[in-house]
Amino acid sequence: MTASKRIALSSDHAAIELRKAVAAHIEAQGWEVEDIGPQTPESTHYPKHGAAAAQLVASGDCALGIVLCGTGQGIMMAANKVKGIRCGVCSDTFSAKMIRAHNNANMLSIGARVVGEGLALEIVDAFLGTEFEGGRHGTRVDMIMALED
Ligand SMILES: O=C[C@H](O)[C@H](O)[C@H](O)COP(=O)(O)O
Repeated sequence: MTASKRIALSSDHAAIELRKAVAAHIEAQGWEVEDIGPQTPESTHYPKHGAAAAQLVASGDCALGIVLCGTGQGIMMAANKVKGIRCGVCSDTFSAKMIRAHNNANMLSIGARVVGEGLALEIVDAFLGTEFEGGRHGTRVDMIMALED
């Protein structure tokens, strides 16, 4: 399968069950999921899981990534430290659409202690179902990426 249908997925211990629900949900939609764990519920450290998923996206191996932790915040911060990543935390579907449409986000972060499974899956659908609009937003995204240099 091409990278355009492959999604990197990771979490910390706080979001394992929601991550599995997300994986099943998007696999049913035809996405190939690179679920890099963790698989067991022991306490772990979200920076390494966020960075690992982000590296799959930054390398081009996966087109997009979804990361989850308790709030979604820490793992988002870690993912955004990887060059080329634009990751936003979303707790609502409007934001999930807009980080694609206006910010060309290539990763989504969700807090498993913030939103329930039903809303989380709607957020995922909003993110995956929206395309970048380009135009003036492209200029601004280019300005974000120039900050990496
Ligand atoms: O941003 C960080 C995440 O919300 C983590 O999932 C959270 O800090 C983990 O907390 P704990 O180790 O108390 O389960």
